Amino acid sequence: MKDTLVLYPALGKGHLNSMIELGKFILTHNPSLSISILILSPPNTTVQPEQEIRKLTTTFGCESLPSITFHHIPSISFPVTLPPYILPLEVCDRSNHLVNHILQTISKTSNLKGVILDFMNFSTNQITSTLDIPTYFFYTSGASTLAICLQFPIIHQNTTKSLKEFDMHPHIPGLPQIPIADMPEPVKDREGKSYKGFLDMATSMKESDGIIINTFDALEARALKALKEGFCLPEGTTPPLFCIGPMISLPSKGEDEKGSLCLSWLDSQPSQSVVFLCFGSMGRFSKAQLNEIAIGLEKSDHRFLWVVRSDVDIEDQSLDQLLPEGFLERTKEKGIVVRNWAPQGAILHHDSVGGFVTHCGWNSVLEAVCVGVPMISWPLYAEQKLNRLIMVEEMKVALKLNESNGFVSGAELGERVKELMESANGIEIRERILKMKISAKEARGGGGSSLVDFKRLGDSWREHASWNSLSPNSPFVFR
Ligand SMILES: O=c1ccn([C@@H]2O[C@H](COP(=O)(O)OP(=O)(O)O[C@H]3O[C@H](CO)[C@@H](O)[C@H](O)[C@H]3O)[C@@H](O)[C@H]2O)c(=O)[nH]1
Repeated sequence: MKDTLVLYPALGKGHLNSMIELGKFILTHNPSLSISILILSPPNTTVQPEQEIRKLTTTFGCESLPSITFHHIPSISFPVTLPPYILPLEVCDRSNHLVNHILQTISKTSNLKGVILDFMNFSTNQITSTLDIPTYFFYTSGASTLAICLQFPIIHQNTTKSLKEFDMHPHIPGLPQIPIADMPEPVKDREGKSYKGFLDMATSMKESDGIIINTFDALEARALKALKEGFCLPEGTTPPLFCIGPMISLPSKGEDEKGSLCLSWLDSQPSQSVVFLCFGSMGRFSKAQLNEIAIGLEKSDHRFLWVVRSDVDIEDQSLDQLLPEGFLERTKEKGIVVRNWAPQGAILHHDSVGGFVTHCGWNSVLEAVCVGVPMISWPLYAEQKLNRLIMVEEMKVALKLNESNGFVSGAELGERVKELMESANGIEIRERILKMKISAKEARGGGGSSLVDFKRLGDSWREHASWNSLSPNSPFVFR
């Protein structure tokens, strides 16, 4: 029977992409292994499993890797619309009985060496620990936010107040001072619906066999030193940590019509002249905000490629209806606007792109770092404000956009674009991120810090006997 690892990404591209890349990377270095990747479907959708698996196989170039198999988990129905930070947790929770069944089926034909859970899928830990399967977590964001997350149960224990009652977060070694306003909403309120879920997430990660982090030593040097040397958590409680990043998808070639349009437009622009604006898989804006972005871009007088995603209630309006009158016509020589989705990886790789306005999703940050494109940070939800803090204050590879109640004026955006593209400060940021680009390459190369951690990770799961042989009397074992 073949040794097998099961990888279980959370719902959403920001979680799926890096986990599949991790699977491919593991297989490249351990060709005798089998990798099974469990794929959640968005709720209330009808997905054809074979079609979905075929699409994933080609998108991620897995045709030549028969040892990677995808297991489709059927979509479940929800009567309600849940906030974006609760939805993935709920979908995972409700799919756990199916995952239990899949794990047992896999174990009938292979030696199950371990399971790697996305941190958002922490509730599956109940199953893997009942079954006594070695369980690792994949933290798809950075080490700095992980340090904050792992501290969460300690802070909870040390006070009866909610974080929202404080101005600043208790200091964490290796991290800058964190204003409570920058903390993710679910952890601020003890009475909040998802507060307990996030506590459980932090506790599960802390007690796991290890946490794999999509970062690399040079990128978050100070935070990682503090975390790895045990200064962030009480003595002896830091779990094994493996920084194996940057784990990002290789740029797709933009083979669809929209992608080709973006890339051929970029081909005709001067080197490093274009500002790219893209806000992850969920970043949406009101019509008023879209108007201000358009005003800001026009004011900046720089070239731009803008991926527009509007609030759900105005999705049916055309770009002409959504943007200021005459904007598309006036800017057609300078800019291009596409709706909803563009091949970000390929765009960032293009030599014409000189700046990136981003929502600070961690994959976007890593993708920009890997190509050395400086950023303007516009966090929208989840841990993105924390990422901004780290990018602006620690790494110093991004400018901060000033906002008022989450709203950014056109004047502010225009000014920041000019600052990034024209000022001495912009040049310094570019130089810093270009150095980081080199460090990213070195981290994954021979002797690099990420490769060293990756080998340690392999040693760690090889130390575990297979789950089947560990639990001969388990009621869950099928032989
Ligand atoms: O038009 C688009 C938009 C996005 N992407 C890709 O989609 C991924 C988006 O990932 P990310 O930048 O991390 O954003 P989110 O999708 O918002 O990611 C979620 O997951 C991340 C990792 O945990 C968190 O850092 C974020 O806060 C959380 O929202 C990236 O690979 C992008 O290249 C595209 O290719 N085209």
